[in-house]
Amino acid sequence: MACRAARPFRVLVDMDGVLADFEGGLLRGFLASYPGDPHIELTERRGFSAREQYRCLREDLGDKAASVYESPGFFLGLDPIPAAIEAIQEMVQMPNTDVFICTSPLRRYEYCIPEKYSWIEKHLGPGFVERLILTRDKTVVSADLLFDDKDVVTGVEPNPSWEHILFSCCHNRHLKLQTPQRRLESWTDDWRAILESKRSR
Ligand SMILES: O=c1ccn([C@@H]2O[C@H](COP(=O)(O)O)[C@@H](O)[C@H]2O)c(=O)[nH]1
Ligand SMILES: [Mg+2]
Repeated sequence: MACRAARPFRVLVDMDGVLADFEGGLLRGFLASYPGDPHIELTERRGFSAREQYRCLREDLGDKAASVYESPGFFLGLDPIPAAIEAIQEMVQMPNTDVFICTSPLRRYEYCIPEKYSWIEKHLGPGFVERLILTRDKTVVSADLLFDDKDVVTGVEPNPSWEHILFSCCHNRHLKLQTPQRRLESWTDDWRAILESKRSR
């Protein structure tokens, strides 16, 4: 029987909250667009959905928050998360390692999708655009690791092939993880050790 060569180690890296500072951009945009309204400081963010937390603060604020991230220029204007660009540039150079950026577009995708492509080209270069996977369901994408700030990543596949490493972000910092779930505090934390420990399993 023919043996299949082992494929390279495969890493998925989420975009919003992991490479691009969605939460910082949202707060900045909200303050600029709705200066007279109450807002949520990043230290007070809880739960993945900013829209939902704003809605709980006051009914009309959920749609106002959404109007910020649905506006043209929002996604392209996001700042990179500190040290993210350097980390992913280094990761992609690692031998026997395939790196993809795996991100979920908004349902209102008109500006979000082209701006996600443009953001990658702007910050990582045109070659990186080849590495972009856009999906509303990350569970069907096969890989060894997924770095993602969403605390629960679900979809149609009940047993995704990847291990989810929770990337720390203002909305998930307070969560206590269940063993054996792992967390990466920031891109200055030891992400290389996570790759190596998984690679050698
Ligand atoms: O309140 C929110 C916060 C984020 N979103 C959108 O969800 C996705 C998140 O993508 P990931 O790939 O999981 O990072 C992104 O399109 C955000 O804009 C949202 O809709 N509401
Ligand atoms: Mg994210």
